[in-house]
Amino acid sequence: MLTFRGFRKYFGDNLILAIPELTVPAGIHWIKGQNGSGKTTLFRVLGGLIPYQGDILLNQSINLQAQPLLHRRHINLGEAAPLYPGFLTGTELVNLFSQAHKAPADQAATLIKYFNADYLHQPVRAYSSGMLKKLSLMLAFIGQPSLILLDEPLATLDTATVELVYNLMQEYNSKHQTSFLVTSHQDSQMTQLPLTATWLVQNQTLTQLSDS
Ligand SMILES: Nc1ncnc2c1ncn2[C@@H]1O[C@H](COP(=O)(O)OP(=O)(O)OP(=O)(O)O)[C@@H](O)[C@H]1O
Repeated sequence: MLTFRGFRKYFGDNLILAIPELTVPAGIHWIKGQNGSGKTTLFRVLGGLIPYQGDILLNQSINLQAQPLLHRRHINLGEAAPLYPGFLTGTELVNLFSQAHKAPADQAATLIKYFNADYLHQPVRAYSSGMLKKLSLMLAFIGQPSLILLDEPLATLDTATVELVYNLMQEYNSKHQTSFLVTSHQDSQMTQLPLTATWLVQNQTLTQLSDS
């Protein structure tokens, strides 16, 4: 699903990540790592937010850096600490993302109902951290992505919403073959997912810890 070749990410002169040659297969993957190890940096690279050196291919065909339009259509990122302009409403953001990702007609309404998000008419500046996280998760599921990156999706969510997120991940994975990379420090909650493999970001690289 994802192929890394000669990948390197620096901030200034500081090497944060180096993955010479690695393939991550399709499926649901847990990315572990200590604070500051480089998980968010990896997700921001894969989400197309920051530049890098080397090649990353999706499904052996889409070169993420060379084909930015295809990249954005196929990979969605749910950030750990999402920042949206405070004056926009959740509804406006959902509509914007639906257009940008060419989402099926009834998808946004279905997601809003599924997450019981009856607050989206309010501007984002009025949201609690959990409301904001729920909005960012809805946005991550919009469109028909091949890969969804969820950076700390469980932080600040109540138990019922965690259950909704897990069920939706499994539905997308089985119905649409959507793959997931998920970071989380909440070990007991993550092991409830049908994981394909667990990975560790450590010593500036990504290595596989186990498969299911
Ligand atoms: N914009 C930036 N400029 C310079 N250095 C950065 C920047 N963003 C991250 N870093 C550095 O990159 C390293 C990895 O940070 P990153 O946020 O990816 O870690 P993380 O694994 O997601 O940590 P956490 O579990 O605490 O969220 C850290 O040393 C951090 O200081």
